[in-house]
Amino acid sequence: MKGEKEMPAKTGKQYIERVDKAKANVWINGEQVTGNVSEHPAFKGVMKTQAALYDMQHDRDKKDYMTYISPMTGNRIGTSFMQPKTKEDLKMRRKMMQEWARYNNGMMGRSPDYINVGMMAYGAAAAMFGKQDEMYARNMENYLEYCREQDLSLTHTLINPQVNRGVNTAQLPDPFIAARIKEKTSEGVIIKGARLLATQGGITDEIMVFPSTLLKQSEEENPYAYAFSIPNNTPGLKFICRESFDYGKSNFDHPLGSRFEEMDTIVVFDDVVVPWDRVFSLGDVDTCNEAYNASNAVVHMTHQVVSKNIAKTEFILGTLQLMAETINIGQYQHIQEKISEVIIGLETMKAYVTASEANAKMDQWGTMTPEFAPLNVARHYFPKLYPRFTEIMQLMGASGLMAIPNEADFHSPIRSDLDKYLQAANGDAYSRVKLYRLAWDICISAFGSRQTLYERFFFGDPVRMASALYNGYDKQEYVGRVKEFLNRSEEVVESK
Ligand SMILES: Cc1cc2nc3c(=O)[nH]c(=O)nc-3n(C[C@H](O)[C@H](O)[C@H](O)COP(=O)(O)OP(=O)(O)OC[C@H]3O[C@@H](n4cnc5c(N)ncnc54)[C@H](O)[C@@H]3O)c2cc1C
Repeated sequence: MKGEKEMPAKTGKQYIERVDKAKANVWINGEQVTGNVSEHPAFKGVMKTQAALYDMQHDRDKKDYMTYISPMTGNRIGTSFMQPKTKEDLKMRRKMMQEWARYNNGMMGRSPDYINVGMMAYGAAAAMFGKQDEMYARNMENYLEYCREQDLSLTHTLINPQVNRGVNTAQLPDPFIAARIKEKTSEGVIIKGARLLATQGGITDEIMVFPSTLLKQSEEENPYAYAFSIPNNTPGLKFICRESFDYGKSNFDHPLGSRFEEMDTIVVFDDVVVPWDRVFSLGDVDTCNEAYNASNAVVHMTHQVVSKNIAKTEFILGTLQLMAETINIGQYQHIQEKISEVIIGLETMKAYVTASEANAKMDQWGTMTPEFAPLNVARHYFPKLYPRFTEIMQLMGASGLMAIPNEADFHSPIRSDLDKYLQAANGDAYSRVKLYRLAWDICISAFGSRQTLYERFFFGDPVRMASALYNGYDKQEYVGRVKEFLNRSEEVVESK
């Protein structure tokens, strides 16, 4: 890593060339991807979009906030790696994140900024990784520099295979189902087993493998307790893709899937050697359990998520309003009420982000950190809002969501039928179908359904997250007030 040629923020072309050159071991539809991954029908669309995001870093009108000056080299590098020092820095970072989010309409949950801001926080808090061995803290610090200065793109995987959630990972039929430490050698740590679910697996440079759920200490050390990052083309590492929801159709036919299908992958570690300089924690249950919260990575990642979800909600609102105008249903009260639910959601999300930035404080690692409480509430609230948004779209779209011939139909002899029967109060048949195909891709297609599932689960199991919120929230002040009130009423009774 050290000694790598320094470079400014990368371009889209560099993103694609790097991923293609790496030739990671990616499997889809029973076949290994052997050619350039960026030319494979399953990944072509999303990689083109991701390249466009990177190109924005070089847009003359945007580069002042899309990039900042590297503290190491003086190069202009990606703002999502910036360690915020002031509230203004936080606002600038949000502006950058929302520029990307508006381009993909919030449909790419794993645009690179999501992990970048987390990596920034881990790097800033590197010292906490050095409790067992100073080397781990150094590794973390060096790795952040490497990611930042090389503008690395990262996927990540946190979850163990869903085999039997009623027992501990170590009690599964085979100890190597969930990826675990197999051996330590002079070269590094050997990892064997699998992890879920790396979104964008195979179309990034590297993979971050961190703990997520709470680990228990066992005997001397827990073989499932580790944190490391490695290149996607590390020998023995394999990405197994689900079926792609980009069907290779046109942007008209599949407006979202053809552009933003990020892909989710199962990650297999077949005796993967993780070099020592890439290990950030090993067998250290305490550090693994506290890394996400104590580094404040969770706060910065939530700042990205809520900023992204504002852009997503704006897009949903715009789509619903256009649907209402197109077939002239905006005058009905229940339509107004439904759209107002989305407006309330949007303004609520904006308020959460504003509050988090206004109340930001310097943390112990020297990072200006948004207030977590409003962001934390936002990350619990949006998984409830988003499925409702898609339900509203279905309720407003009705048969229009199925009367959606494709582009080929519009270029066929039946065009005159389509023009006549699919015209709208405000718009011709072609533009009306284009809009309703978009609505279908938001609220019905496989791509759209996955978006809903994503919003429900990507931050973790909502049930256990709610328990954590409940258990961590100081409620006693309010209990005390109620008790005080109850006592007050007793005094009134006594005085009668
Ligand atoms: C579209 C999508 C993309 C994702 N991308 C990524 C990614 O890029 N990287 C990554 O690491 N992860 C990713 N995830 C995984 C995500 O973090 C998990 O889905 C989430 O943490 C829940 O874990 P699980 O899926 O294993 O569900 P499980 O833990 O298996 O839960 C299944 C069901 O059982 C219940 N349950 C299980 N155990 C308990 C318990 N102890 N107490 C109460 N209820 C329980 C849950 O409430 C749930 O209803 C992604 C998920 C989705 C859906």
